[in-house]
Amino acid sequence: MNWDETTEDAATPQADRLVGASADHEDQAVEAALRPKDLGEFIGQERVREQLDLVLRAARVRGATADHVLLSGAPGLGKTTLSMIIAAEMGAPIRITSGPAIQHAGDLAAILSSLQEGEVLFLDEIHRMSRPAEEMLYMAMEDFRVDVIVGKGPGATAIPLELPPFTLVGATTRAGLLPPPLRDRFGFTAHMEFYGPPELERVIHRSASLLDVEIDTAGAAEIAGRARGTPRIANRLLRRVRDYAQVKADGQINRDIASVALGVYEVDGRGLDRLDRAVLEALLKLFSGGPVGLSTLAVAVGEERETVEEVAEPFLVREGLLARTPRGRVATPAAWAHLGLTAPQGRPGAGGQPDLFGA
Ligand SMILES: Nc1ncnc2c1ncn2[C@@H]1O[C@H](COP(=O)(O)OP(=O)(O)OP(=O)(O)O)[C@@H](O)[C@H]1O
Repeated sequence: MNWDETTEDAATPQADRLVGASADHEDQAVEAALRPKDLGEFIGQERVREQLDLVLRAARVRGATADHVLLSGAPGLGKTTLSMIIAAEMGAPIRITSGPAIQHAGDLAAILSSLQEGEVLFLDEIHRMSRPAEEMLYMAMEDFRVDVIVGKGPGATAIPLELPPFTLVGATTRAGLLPPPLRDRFGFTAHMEFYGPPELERVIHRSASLLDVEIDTAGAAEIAGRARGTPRIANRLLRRVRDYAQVKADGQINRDIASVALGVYEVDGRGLDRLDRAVLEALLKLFSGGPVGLSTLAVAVGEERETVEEVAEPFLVREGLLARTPRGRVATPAAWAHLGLTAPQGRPGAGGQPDLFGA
């Protein structure tokens, strides 16, 4: 396997959060050992797995290179893992790079021209590639050919370069940002969903056995419930709970150990961390559940607007704890219940009272 560049963005505000979905340095070091190696080992995402299995089998039967594959979904759901599985199932080598690493068409030409026949090219964050590189990719995907431009201005000439057949696996967290001509050139598109608790429990049991950690069913369920639907977070929480179990107990993980350990790390029963709870608490206690503007809410929790909007809110919205309305942020009845607070009369969540705020 060849790494052209790290695929993770360590500079995101999420990077140092225990429940952040982007990979931190420790994740990068440990993930290689935890990655499922074939489709049979890959947990969950049944529909994607079944469809991909057909695509790959058919290509093998034809003795051909597999169609280009687009994987979309949030960070940490297994896109890199699946790309490696595609290469393994096809018995092909894999090259890994990312959109931000390809700023010039020449960068892409250099990678494409060095691919071997049948190789899998994994392009993470494909939506962040530069325009000229993107246009070069169209031709490469369709005709296995690129035009390399030599010289500048009126004297520039295009030298056609034949490429060996290869499989592009593009990954994106923002499928909607891909221009249709690029999207259309993928033979198979898979959308990866967040994982349910039973699947995350299986991920945790599998990782625990690879890490040689003893964990019982209730302990795995406790961690799964706080892992925000994301295997990467489940694996990270497992490692923190293992640390706690080794230092404070006999190394074995059960429900109590998992619950106390994650309490120490301030990850609550639903997977909210300190920032998430600070936003919710401000919304409920200072603004009676809203509506309140994003800037005001950000000042109240002492954070940047962007941090509240991009780091805390997506999960709170997904969990049905906060709603973004045209009049501002509004807490849902579930938010009051989660923090154990009672909504003032007449607010959503005040039990049997009318919803006067249209949230
Ligand atoms: N279905 C799964 N079964 C078991 N483990 C999984 C599964 N999906 C992901 N994982 C584990 O979660 C971790 C993160 O997965 P991966 O790096 O593939 O995510 P990603 O979607 O590529 O993330 P990013 O978008 O940040 O690159 C890996 O350690 C991997 O082992």
